[in-house]
Amino acid sequence: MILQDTYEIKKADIIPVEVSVPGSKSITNRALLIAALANGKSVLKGVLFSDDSRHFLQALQDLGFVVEIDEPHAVVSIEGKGGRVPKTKASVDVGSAGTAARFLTAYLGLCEGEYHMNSSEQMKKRPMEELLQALQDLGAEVTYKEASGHFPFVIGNSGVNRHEVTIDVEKSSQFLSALLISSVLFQKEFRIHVKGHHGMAYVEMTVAMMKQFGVEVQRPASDTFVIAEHTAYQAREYQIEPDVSAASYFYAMCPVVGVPAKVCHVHWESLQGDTSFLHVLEQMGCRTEEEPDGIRMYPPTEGFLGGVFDFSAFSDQALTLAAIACFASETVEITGIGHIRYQECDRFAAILTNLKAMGIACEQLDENRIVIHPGKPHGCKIKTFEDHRVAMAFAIPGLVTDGIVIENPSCCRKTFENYFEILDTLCK
Ligand SMILES: O=C(O)C1=C[C@@H](OP(=O)(O)O)[C@@H](O)[C@H](O)C1
Ligand SMILES: C=C(OP(=O)(O)O)C(=O)O
Repeated sequence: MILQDTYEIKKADIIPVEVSVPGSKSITNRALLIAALANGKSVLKGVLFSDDSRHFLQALQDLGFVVEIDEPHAVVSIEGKGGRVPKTKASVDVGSAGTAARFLTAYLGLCEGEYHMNSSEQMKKRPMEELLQALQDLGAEVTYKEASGHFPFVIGNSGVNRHEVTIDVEKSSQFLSALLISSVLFQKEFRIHVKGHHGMAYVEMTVAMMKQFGVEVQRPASDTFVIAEHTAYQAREYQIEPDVSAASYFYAMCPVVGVPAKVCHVHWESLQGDTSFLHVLEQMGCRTEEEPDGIRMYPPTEGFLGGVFDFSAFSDQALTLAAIACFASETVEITGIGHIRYQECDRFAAILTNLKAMGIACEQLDENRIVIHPGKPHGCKIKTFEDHRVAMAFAIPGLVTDGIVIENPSCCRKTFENYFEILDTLCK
């Protein structure tokens, strides 16, 4: 991992990009919890090792689960306990991982015991209240140690008293995914009502993975999720897909540098909604070909086009498109991204700050929309606000622009520890 305080991006070598990326963060952290909730031993392959998944793994061990880790082969085996937490009193540190924060809180908030939930300073600022309220409605007791509605807190449940709950997903779909994953803990049929608007791609991933481990979710209405009584996850061997969010940075290089880009083992048939970002690049003029071992993207032949793009279902890539949008020949409008203010940083503000620092004209149109005008960026220091995606996305214009310097590049350890080392191999 690049550990220096700042990192100046080198110009790209004009050669085709072909890289491999680590396993999906979202699939890894779902699979870890589902395996712990299953009965018996699951073997997970293609596991991501990064800050987010390391915190998840450590948390499971701190809760008393037996976990065997083979990092060189990206394999993790877990002895699932059928929903039981081995320890009834434990401390857990979720770091900055939204998935660990939400998924483990829902699990422990439905279990009898006393669980001390800690996090990074960054995670203390992120939304938790909607999930904690739903868990309290289901009988959880929560004691806040600092600010109400935020990490750190103590949680446990001395008796789930209801089998129906409403969850507000406006700020994060992870609240709903968290309740769904742990819904197997209910002895009776469990019904979740959803309020608020949010892209549902990650919820679809949750439902699909629950099915892969043997649990069906019924959806009698678009805002209702039902899990039948006496459902249980089956332990299994499970292959995790490469991280399409991580792959997107390399595909974004294709129209900017003007070279083909392939990320190994990324396919259209995927659990990850971020594949939609590749379709956005296609709409902007790129062309893709699916090969047996991954998707290859070719740069536009008739100009890199602008347009209006709804990113509500794959909003982690809003930063990626924002960082490369100035290279398009027309304006680019990104919509459906109001909730990205509540992520690792206020991503809306991070986009505007860094584009302006590069000399690119951009405006916030309303609380959900941003517009970026064509322009030639100049060198500047990119403020990363301890957000891995700001660092990774804003490195891309540096491949064709002198003097783009990324502040605190090691923040990419959250999901992609060796991003800058891989980027280096593509530079002169
Ligand atoms: O469920 C998940 O794995 C994720 C859901 C999304 O968060 P929100 O639901 O908070 O938008 C996404 O931004 C995050 O990187 C991963
Ligand atoms: C928002 C993100 O992460 P999380 O919510 O899982 O911390 C992300 O990886 O872009």
